Amino acid sequence: MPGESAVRIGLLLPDLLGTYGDCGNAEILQRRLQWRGFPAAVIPITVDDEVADSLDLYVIGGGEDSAQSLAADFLARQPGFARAVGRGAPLLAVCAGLQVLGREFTTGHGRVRTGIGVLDLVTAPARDRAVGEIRTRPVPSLLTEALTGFENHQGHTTLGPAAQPLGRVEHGTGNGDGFDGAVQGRVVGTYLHGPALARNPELADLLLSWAVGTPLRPLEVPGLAELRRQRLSRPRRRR
Ligand SMILES: NC(=O)CC[C@H](N)C(=O)O
Repeated sequence: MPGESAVRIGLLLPDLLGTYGDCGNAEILQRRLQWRGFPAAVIPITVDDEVADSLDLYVIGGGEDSAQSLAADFLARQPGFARAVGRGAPLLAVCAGLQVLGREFTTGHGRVRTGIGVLDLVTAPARDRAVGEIRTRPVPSLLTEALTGFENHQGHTTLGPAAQPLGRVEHGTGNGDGFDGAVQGRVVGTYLHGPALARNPELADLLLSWAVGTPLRPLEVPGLAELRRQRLSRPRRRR
């Protein structure tokens, strides 16, 4: 049953990382809780703020290389963020967010940066930019339904043994090796913009069930089945 106090969703760095609607992931999480009767609040955490370790889940989005480097600097000096991830708070990271949370990333200008290291992965620029619709089949036992999104990135990502991919790519590029994203504990990374949680409600509810500690009742959202049917049936790509 919904508790008294609001579920608090930390929206990390909306001022730096939030391309292609990624900030909408926080709103989707909030709405899916509220529609089920849970009070829920989105807490934006800008570059001028400190990351509180006490929030129930966190999301971070994608962005350009310069914003990504600033985000890496910011998160590296946030003990609250490290504590939150260390205690197993759910965290969704999209594209640049995924890259920053890895062990290392190389910018498009060839600058090698140390990442936050909560995902066992490294990222380096590929020759061609991946732009367009992406569709994947979930790999871990956590999800069953196909995942859909929009990708726009130069980086290709290689996972280490501690991380498993989120999906196997059916259309698009993802990590660049036939898979997309990474799952390590309750940290989920993906190249899917969209926002990803609007297009993939099963992933939204997985994160929410981790946050509230109980499975959530199914939800009918008008138009969502049609949105998924359209997005999954005809992914279009620019080459
Ligand atoms: N859309 C993004 O977040 C881009 C991430 C990164 N700057 C890259 O191009 O790989």
